[in-house]
Amino acid sequence: MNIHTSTQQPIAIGSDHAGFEYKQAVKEWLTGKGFAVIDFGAASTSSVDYPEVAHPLATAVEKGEAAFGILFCGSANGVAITANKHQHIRAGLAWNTEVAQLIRQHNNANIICIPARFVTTEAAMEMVQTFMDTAFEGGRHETRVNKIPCC
Ligand SMILES: O=C(CO)[C@H](O)[C@H](O)[C@H](O)COP(=O)(O)O
Repeated sequence: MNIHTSTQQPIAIGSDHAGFEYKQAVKEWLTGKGFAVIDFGAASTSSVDYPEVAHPLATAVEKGEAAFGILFCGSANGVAITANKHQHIRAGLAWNTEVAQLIRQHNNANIICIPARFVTTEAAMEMVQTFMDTAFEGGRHETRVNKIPCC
């Protein structure tokens, strides 16, 4: 099943200052398509520490308050490292549509992390669309994903 099958379930989105413009553009694009979007900030391009956004967003996804999450920072590493501290989060870093597809097919990612300083906004939208349209393959990948949790 695809990660998002209903326009009724909100999508969580967030960024630090480096990803702010991208977050705004993707939020507007998703809203224009009729999706409900929960914005976890940043509120501007003023400097903000990425864990302050990534932790609340990851909690919302864990609790089922959002269908999935979209996070931006400069390289996407800060938000991905932070979100992946959460037990039920699989945050995948994507820099093109093929990788965006693979983090769903192979890793059942529930958050996509996009490096705003290294891709265009158009590419970011294409990655999000691909992420939303792609189902987890299960099978051998499910066996591996089930071995991820620790401690
Ligand atoms: O956290 C990051 C990398 O792991 C992000 O790329 C941040 O956006 C980046 O570190 C922000 O850098 P800045 O010099 O404070 O703008």
